[in-house]
Amino acid sequence: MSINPATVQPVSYVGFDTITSQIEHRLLKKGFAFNIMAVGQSGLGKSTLLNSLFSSHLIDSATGGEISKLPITKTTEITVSSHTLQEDRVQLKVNVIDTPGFGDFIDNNRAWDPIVKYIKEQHSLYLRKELTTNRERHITDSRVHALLYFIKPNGSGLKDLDIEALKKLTEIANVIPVIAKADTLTITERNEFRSILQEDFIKHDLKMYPYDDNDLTEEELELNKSIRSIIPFAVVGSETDVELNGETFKGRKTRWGVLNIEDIDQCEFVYLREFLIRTHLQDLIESTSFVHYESFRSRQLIALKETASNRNSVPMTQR
Ligand SMILES: Nc1nc2c(ncn2[C@@H]2O[C@H](COP(=O)(O)OP(=O)(O)OP(=O)(O)O)[C@@H](O)[C@H]2O)c(=O)[nH]1
Repeated sequence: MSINPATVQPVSYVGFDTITSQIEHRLLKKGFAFNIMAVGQSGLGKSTLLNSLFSSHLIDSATGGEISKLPITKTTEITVSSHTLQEDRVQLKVNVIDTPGFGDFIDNNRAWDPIVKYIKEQHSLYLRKELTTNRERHITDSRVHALLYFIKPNGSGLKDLDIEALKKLTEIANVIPVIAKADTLTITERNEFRSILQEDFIKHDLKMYPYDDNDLTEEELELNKSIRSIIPFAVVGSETDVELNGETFKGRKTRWGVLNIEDIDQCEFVYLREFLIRTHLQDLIESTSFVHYESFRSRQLIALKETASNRNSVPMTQR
């Protein structure tokens, strides 16, 4: 008599329903790491925003409980600083990668090269570790999971330098564009500028994160759609405490009064943080492999097509 494995029921309790708690235990022990990079012209507030994004949640893992501050310096080289966030039993190590500003040089041609090189190197390093025969049990992941691209709030659209840089960066990373220093624009100006930028992304075929996959549920697709409608996020960064009506918050004094960066009616800072950490953190990490694979695959396809067309252009007699 043949046995159909699909219908076999365990005769007594085996305990595989504990697998989820086993996985949870292992993940909690290992901890989570998230690597975020900021790219854009010098002085657009990259360091300030990265500091503001996590500052209220950072703990210094060595001393436990102290706020860890990142030094604000003019970015001249790629710098990585690590910080630990703790919520409940979960520890998240956030590695913040600050990059040289664009547009500071007389010749900005290929200003993105060191950044592209860095992203590719981290990816190769990870792959090499994963493929090695003496594979470590836990591989340190230094790949860039999210790349925040800062756009100057000029109201007129992407500059040539942005277009060229974004073409390269969207091929190899999960790029999330932001309108920098949004407090310099009115709410109407921000929305108009966002529409111009969204048209530019389509016109230049720039694929921003989040991407829609076949395996996403209706709900996830809806969420991505609503996020895409507010991308690029209009953000304001600040590390300065401002006091207003007895309340203290991270804010900025603007032409229109005092702005609280955490107030969703005043800027989209909170939306960006929620999106990065609360709804898309795991997807960003998983998509990092995918985006590289896609880029590799499209390069392979181009190479194959070129080889095929070269072959076709050789006269039959010479083949
Ligand atoms: N109005 C306004 N000013 C900002 C904002 N964010 C930062 N700044 C100010 O802009 C200046 C430059 O900020 P940084 O964070 O050093 O800019 P950066 O892009 O990291 O600059 P580099 O390190 O040179 O690439 C500082 O004086 C900040 O206080 C913002 O959202 N709005």
